[in-house]
Amino acid sequence: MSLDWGYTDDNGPSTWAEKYPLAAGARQSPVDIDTSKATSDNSLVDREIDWSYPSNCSYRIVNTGYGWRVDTYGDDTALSGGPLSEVYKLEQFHCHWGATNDEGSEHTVDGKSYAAELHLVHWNSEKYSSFKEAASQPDGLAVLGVFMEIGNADNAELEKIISLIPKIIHKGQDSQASFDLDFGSLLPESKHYWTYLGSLTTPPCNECVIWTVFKEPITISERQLEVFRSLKSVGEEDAIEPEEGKLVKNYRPPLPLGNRVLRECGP
Ligand SMILES: NS(=O)(=O)c1c(F)c(F)c(-n2cc(CC3CCCCC3)nn2)c(F)c1F
Ligand SMILES: [Zn+2]
Repeated sequence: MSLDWGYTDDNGPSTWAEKYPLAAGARQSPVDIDTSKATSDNSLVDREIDWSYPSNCSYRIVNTGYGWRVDTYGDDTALSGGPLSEVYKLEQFHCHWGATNDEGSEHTVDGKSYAAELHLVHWNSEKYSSFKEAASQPDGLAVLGVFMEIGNADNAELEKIISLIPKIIHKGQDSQASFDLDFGSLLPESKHYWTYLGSLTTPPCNECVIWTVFKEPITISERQLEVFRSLKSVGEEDAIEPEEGKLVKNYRPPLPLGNRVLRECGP
């Protein structure tokens, strides 16, 4: 069964608009962050971005066919401040990566790619009654983007996720994810970031995301990134060769910022 969208030459980002017209919109993500275009905004400094995640809020990890995704109980989570006017709750987090370490992030900075990018996806539970409803609204979702660069040591918190990947190698497989996760270790020490209005970076590409991309990367080891690339985009029942169907890349290249404002908080 062929996927109706993906990251290969015949179903990749350049084809998405055929089946998902929003992908051709003017408020798409990711973008290249041209640091010379970023404007400082005191209102961002006055209302520091703030988050709270109980370490036990994760409950499941699933192979979506496009990567791994950890689903979370949002009730006791909160993201507020910075560019956000309401409190947003954590719905899920996932990652994007490439076939080699010189690509993989979705956002780029002055044309530079990182090896991977972590996304923490939140929805506006003050204004909307569900994630799905929020995903149809211009201020419905808030995604934190965290760049990941190759480091010598394993990332201990990521290792809790990576240790479950062998259980979800094939599309549709899932596993209980009842680990205690210190989200503070998955976010950079510095709260400096860029922010702009954008979209989901995968179909249906809804233009519903207030993006916050941290300036400081976290680190992941080469071995850990290789485990990500061992995931498969096809189900166990799909008869393919062992090396076929590996999810070696799942990032969308940048789209034009156009006339959108890019703001920054912190140097
Ligand atoms: N890369 S990203 O921009 O951070 C990112 C996200 F923020 C997402 F929310 C999703 N997402 C997609 C759906 C299906 C929904 C089904 C109902 C309509 C909205 C989409 N669930 N979560 C997603 F896949 C993704 F890649
Ligand atoms: Zn993402």
